[in-house]
Amino acid sequence: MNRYERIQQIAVTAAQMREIEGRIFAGGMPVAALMEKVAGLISQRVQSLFPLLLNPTPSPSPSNGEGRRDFSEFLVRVGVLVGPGHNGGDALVVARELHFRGYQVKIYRPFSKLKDLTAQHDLYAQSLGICYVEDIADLQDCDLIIDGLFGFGLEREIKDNLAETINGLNEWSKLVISIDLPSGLHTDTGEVLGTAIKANHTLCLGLWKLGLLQDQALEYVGKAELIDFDIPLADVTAILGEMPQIQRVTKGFIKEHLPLSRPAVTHKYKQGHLLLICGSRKYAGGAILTGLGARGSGVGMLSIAVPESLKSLLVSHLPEALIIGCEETESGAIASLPQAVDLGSYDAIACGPGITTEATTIVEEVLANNKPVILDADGLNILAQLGTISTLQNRQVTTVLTPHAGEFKRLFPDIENVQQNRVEAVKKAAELTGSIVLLKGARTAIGNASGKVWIIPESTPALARGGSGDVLTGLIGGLLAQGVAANINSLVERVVIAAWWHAQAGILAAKERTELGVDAFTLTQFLNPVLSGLL
Ligand SMILES: NC(=O)C1=CN([C@@H]2O[C@H](COP(=O)(O)OP(=O)(O)OC[C@H]3O[C@@H](n4cnc5c(N)ncnc54)[C@H](OP(=O)(O)O)[C@@H]3O)[C@@H](O)[C@H]2O)[C@@H](O)CC1
Ligand SMILES: Nc1ncnc2c1ncn2[C@@H]1O[C@H](COP(=O)(O)OP(=O)(O)O)[C@@H](O)[C@H]1O
Ligand SMILES: [K+]
Repeated sequence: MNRYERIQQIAVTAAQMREIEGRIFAGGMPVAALMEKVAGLISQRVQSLFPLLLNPTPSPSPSNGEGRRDFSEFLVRVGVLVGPGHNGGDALVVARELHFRGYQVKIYRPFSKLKDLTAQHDLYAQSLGICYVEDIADLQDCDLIIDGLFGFGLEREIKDNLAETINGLNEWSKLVISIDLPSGLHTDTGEVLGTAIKANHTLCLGLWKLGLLQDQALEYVGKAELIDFDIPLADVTAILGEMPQIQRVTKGFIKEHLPLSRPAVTHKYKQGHLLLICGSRKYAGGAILTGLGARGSGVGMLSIAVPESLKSLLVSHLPEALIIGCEETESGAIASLPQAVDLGSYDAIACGPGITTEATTIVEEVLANNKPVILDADGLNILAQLGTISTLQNRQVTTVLTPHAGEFKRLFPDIENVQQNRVEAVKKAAELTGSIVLLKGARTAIGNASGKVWIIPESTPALARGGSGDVLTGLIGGLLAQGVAANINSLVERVVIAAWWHAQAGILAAKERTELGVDAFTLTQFLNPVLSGLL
């Protein structure tokens, strides 16, 4: 795996970042040299995002003799917010470089006490005659704001005047680039500490900060990218280990696993047999969508157990599947599985979408069986009623739970503040149950029993739409069944792939059909194009 891939798969806490930097400095890299290097890269990126010469026929006047070019006709006015720590130091170096390149720079530094290195850069910026403003309102005519107030050193709430300043600035709706992370966000959880800058772009430095991958941060982060400043991988490994506990899922990771290669000589039952148990008279569509998600996975054989009255509907939508009609309750939920159904004969079973909470005995039966199981939707609500931890503790085979935050709270009432730290919540839930837990959201997180967490770093709000979760359940089921049939030991990667694939299908569909054009059925039609795009 090349450096780019390795680096993109890592996400760190503030404490880990500090330890890694500590090793770099202990190795001999001067702090000031590193700041110069990092800020130089930020400044270059800002210049490429917002080039000075947007005018097609520029006629710059000659250099003003101080090494600073004078393009007064085509100025980009940049306001730079400078904090007391090294984030502020970075910002000052960026301010200086942009000043030399001909940008019209104004600095707002609402602190008198600065860290030494930051103070030195501050002195130099003053000596160059860069404009300092006392009042944030003086930045209102800027085209662009660079936020260097706080980085991973922020630990306390932002209050009083500074909070008011940030709130006011957020209302201007200016273009904002945040250095490392939007000032005000907690580096690990993405929680807003008092208040935070709303950025359009975040240039994250060196390694992805975990907080940028948490749902609650997204409103503030804008478009995020990593500025790689050559942190030696040996230093990263020394702190995080060869197999970091938290992994940001990249295309490279997926490419290692997809497409699932098939042997030349095989047959349908060797390519995974998935049983879906889903649907009710009330929720018939969920069964179809789950089936279509499973179809997208390429699973060898698909059986779908639905209430008898839904049988012909399912056949018409999924002619390739074996539809099993089940005896139903008065209200049209599955009452029992036909005796002929041997749960032990399937490679995996996915149960839940649309079954209603009447189907308790079905869930009990499925969990009592010795096959990998995915529970979703009402399958999860029934599990919560049965007692999540006590029910799952004795299961010897893989169980995958796919809750959204609401279902998660019902399943794990003792895990507090789920949305405040989704990564920690999913880790705890997986450890407590010995299951694979996939917490749905804008940044879906997947945890396993050994404390590892995978985060899907890209998705689209186009997926926030009824039925898209059903598609995911089918897709996970199909990949799991194929994994079991292929005797693969670790199934969590299959769940991770399904979540990535599902998100990418949403992104691709939204690109072609807009964010409003991605209904769950349309989503299923973009599963295969994602796969072919990978090849
Ligand atoms: N080391 C390097 O060379 C490299 C560092 N890099 C850069 O350094 C950044 C980390 O720098 P950092 O550790 O100095 O912390 P930073 O986020 O700037 O702020 C801490 C300061 O804020 C203060 N403070 C905290 N809370 C506050 C509040 N509520 N209200 C007011 N003040 C508050 C706190 O004061 P104190 O708590 O000590 O009183 C402290 O002085 C990192 O994000 C990256 O940009 C990269 O370029 C790579 C190379
Ligand atoms: N804002 C969002 N950004 C990205 N993905 C989202 C967002 N909101 C929801 N999703 C995804 O959409 C799916 C919704 O699933 P779920 O809540 O189970 O819906 P349903 O039960 O209606 O199918 C999940 O995969 C979730 O991760
Ligand atoms: K910042």
